[in-house]
Amino acid sequence: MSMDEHVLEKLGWGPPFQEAWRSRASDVEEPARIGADFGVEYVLYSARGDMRATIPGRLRMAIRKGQSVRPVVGDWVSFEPRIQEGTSIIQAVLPRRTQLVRKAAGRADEEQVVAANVDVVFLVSALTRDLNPRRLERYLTVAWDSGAQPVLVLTKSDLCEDLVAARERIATLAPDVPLHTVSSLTGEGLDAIWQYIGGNRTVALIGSSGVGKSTLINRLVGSARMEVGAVREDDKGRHTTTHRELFVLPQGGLVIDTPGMRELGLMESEEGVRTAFVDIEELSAGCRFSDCRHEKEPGCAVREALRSGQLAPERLESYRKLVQEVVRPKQDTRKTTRALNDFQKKRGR
Ligand SMILES: Nc1nc2c(ncn2[C@@H]2O[C@H](COP(=O)(O)OP(=O)(O)OP(=O)(O)O)[C@@H](O)[C@H]2O)c(=O)[nH]1
Ligand SMILES: [Zn+2]
Repeated sequence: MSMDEHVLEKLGWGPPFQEAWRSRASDVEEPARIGADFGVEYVLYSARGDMRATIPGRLRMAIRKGQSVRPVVGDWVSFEPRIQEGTSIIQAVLPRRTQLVRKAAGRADEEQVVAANVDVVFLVSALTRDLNPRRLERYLTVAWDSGAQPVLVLTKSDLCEDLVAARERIATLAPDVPLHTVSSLTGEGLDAIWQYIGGNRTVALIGSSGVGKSTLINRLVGSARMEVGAVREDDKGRHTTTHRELFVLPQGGLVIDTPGMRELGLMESEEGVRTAFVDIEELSAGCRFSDCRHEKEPGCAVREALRSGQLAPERLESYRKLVQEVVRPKQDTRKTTRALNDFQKKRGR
């Protein structure tokens, strides 16, 4: 293995990206990972070190036409180094393995990718009175949609009086998802978190403001984070400030912390809801009607489970809320489109 490949591997480089990059068969392009995204300018991590880069007009056009995705933090790209100019050119975004998506504020129809090629997502919630199972269920659907492995991380365990009860309450939401309680204050439970970090994997944290994401990242990333805003000399001898959103840990592994992640709202798809509520989906299979809404239909297996105590009423309640938000509006849009088409057809006649 060459020196360059070793550097790239530490950034999460692997066979799927390697193949995509090789198929470009370019003599001048090199692979790099997006370390920070400033909209017009990017910071790339490459075998040459950190590079500043922009998107050329051709790629910009392709993005506008939907022929290419816009590069985001975590993406692997093929770039053309421009050492003299000081700003390199991103020529292509390599196919993503995973992506974390959120709904743009106020625009129900617009999706925004906040990070790419994430292997593990920590769904962070604090063990305080704010602990909100409904919100966690929403984050779970975001995670399931992303393709990354979700891990529930409950922070501030030092503030929780009944850890066992809290754990149990959350564990029922997603029995198959690993669950960890930690305290960044006392360090309790942090050992278990380390198993997800390292091995050139990329970890991202999502969770509401104030749950302790930054504090946890600081505990994990430690010295690597100190580089944020660090002054360093570039290859022209100038002092530049580097900004990072993707952190390469000294002991191996990568952590993504982007501003977008903080606002990562609710981007659920029907698919995500179904995966997050697999228990209800499974029960539904026993309903008499395949399109049962589990309301007043006879032979409803879901309401039967409710009666027998097998299913918690809150669980069904939040399922209904999410289905209303995610599935129903889509049907409404279809209806509206159909009505509009009919209207136009009539006018055309
Ligand atoms: N007691 C206790 N307090 C904590 C713990 N972790 C974080 N805090 C405190 O919780 C507050 C919020 O922590 P942050 O790390 O800034 O939360 P955040 O999730 O990054 O918030 P945003 O940056 O707004 O997204 C701070 O005052 C921390 O000191 C913990 O494990 N125990
Ligand atoms: Zn039913």
